Amino acid sequence: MKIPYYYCVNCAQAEILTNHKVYCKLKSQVNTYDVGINYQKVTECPVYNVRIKKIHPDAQIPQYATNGSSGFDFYTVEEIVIQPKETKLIKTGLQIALPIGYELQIRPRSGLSLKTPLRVANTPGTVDADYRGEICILVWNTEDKPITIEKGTRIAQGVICKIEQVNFIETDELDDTDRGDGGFGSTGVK
Ligand SMILES: O=c1ccn([C@H]2C[C@H](O)[C@@H](COP(=O)(O)OP(=O)(O)OP(=O)(O)O)O2)c(=O)[nH]1
Repeated sequence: MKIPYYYCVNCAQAEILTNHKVYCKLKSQVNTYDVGINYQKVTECPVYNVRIKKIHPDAQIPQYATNGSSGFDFYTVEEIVIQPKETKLIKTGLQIALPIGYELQIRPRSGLSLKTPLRVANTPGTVDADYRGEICILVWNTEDKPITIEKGTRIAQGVICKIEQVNFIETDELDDTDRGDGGFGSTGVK
C-alpha cells in the first residue's frame, strides 16, 4: 500500500498544518507541500540542527542544493595560487560543532575533477566531531603550471555521515571466513 508523504519543498522537514501547508523547522517558514503516491508520510523532523560559525567575513554557510542532495559545497574565501604539483591547505572560513556520532567528510566535486587538474588530496577528508578549528580543504595541483583559484570557487563538497566507535578486544585468534586473507584482486580483476 502506498501512503502519502507530505514534505517541505525546501528541506524535507515535515510538520503538517492545513491546506497543503507544512512548517519548515529548518528555515522557520511555512511552505506548500506536494502529495505523491510514492511518498511515505513523515511527522517528525529528520534533520538535526548543527552549529556552524563564520570566521571570515566572506565565508558562506553551506546549503543543500536540492531535497535529495547528499552534500553541500564549500567555497574559497580568498584567491589562491597553487604551484605546480603543490598540495595546499585551502580555508573555508568556517568552524563547525558536529554532534558526537557524526563526521564531516570532505569529498571532491566531480565537475572540478573532470574539468580541472585540481584534486582533493586526502579524499575523503575527515572532520572529527570534536574538531573546532577551521574546516580546510587539501587541494593538489596535478599540473606542471601554477593554477589560480578565484575567490568564491566551490572547491569541494561536504557530506555528514553517521559513524560508530567500537571497543577493540585484543585476541590471538580470529574466526575463519571463506575469504580468509585473500584480497587485492584475489577474486579476479574483471
Ligand atoms: O580535509 C580535512 C581533513 C582534516 N581536517 C581537520 C578536521 C579534523 O578533525 C582534523 C584532523 O584531521 P585528521 O584526523 O585527518 O588528521 P591527522 O593527520 O590524523 O591529525 P590529528 O593528529 O590532528 O588528528 O583536521 C580538515 O579541516 N580538513
